[in-house]
Amino acid sequence: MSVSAVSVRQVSKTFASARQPVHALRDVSLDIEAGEFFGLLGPNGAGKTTLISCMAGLCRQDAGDIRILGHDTRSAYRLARRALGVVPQELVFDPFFSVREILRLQSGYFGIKKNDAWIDELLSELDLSDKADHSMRSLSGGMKRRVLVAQALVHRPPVMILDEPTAGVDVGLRQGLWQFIRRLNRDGHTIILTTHYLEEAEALCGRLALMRSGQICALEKTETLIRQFAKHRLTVRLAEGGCLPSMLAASAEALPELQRTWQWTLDELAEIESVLAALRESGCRLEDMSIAPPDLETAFLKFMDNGAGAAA
Ligand SMILES: Nc1ncnc2c1ncn2[C@@H]1O[C@H](COP(=O)(O)OP(=O)(O)OP(=O)(O)O)[C@@H](O)[C@H]1O
Repeated sequence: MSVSAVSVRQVSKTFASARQPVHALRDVSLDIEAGEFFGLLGPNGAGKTTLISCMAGLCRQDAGDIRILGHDTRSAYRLARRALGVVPQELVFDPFFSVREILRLQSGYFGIKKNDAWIDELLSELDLSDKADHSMRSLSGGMKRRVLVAQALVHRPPVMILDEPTAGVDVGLRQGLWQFIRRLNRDGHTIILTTHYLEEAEALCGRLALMRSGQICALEKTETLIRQFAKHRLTVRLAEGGCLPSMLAASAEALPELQRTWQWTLDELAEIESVLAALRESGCRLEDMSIAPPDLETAFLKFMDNGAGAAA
């Protein structure tokens, strides 16, 4: 039987706090297979970073076990840590080192001495070659984030964890970063991603875990989750002076931020015809119309709203 890239078994973590204890993880179990592009999603405070920190050995769980490629994160910490590259959410650096010095130091941390060829390749892939000798404090936030990615990869780990890697990165760089991460995944790396950009998760992740209140409340293939909780939506904007016929009012939702605009959630695509026919018969003229396919953002909001699989 093949070994999971990450295996989490009945992991719990509670933080002490002045008011009452915070149950950040409650009996979480999860297997991520080698080669997966896996997404960990959930609202603020759901427990994603705590779970990732426990995987990386940065935070000690109170109960349960975590294995990275079969290595226990407590009894075989070094082997488990070596198998992992972690891109943390927060930008923490020594501002006085140059980019290259930071990457050499990180290589040294893993006992790797002559690593410059790989460091140069990483710098080039992450479009940082011309910044190699610049001090960290002179870099923009987006550049610093790319250095974090390089830092996570200096020891060529087979499993990579990215905790909101694109926060504060501009669109062009974000695309470049994803191209690179996708290639790593195609080359066999396991990628675990947390992000609040759901369109990124939809485009990249084959499977998703949705977390809430310290528990996993859904664990599905991305397409299954979308199919289960989201539908096609028809949006129409009526021409000036237009008013929605009463026969359509019950099925339509007004979009308050847009004038004269209504939306229908469709069980069947064929329902479009009846909506348009009703509008035509009432003499309504359309100014605009669009059909949006089911997407992860809608599915996620529906799932969280529904209390489906309520974790609490
Ligand atoms: N060191 C800590 N001390 C006390 N409470 C903590 C600590 N770290 C996290 N928590 C609490 O644990 C819960 C889970 O936090 P965590 O950072 O794991 O959530 P998250 O899903 O990563 O959120 P976000 O999307 O905002 O990053 C939150 O209630 C948080 O306040």
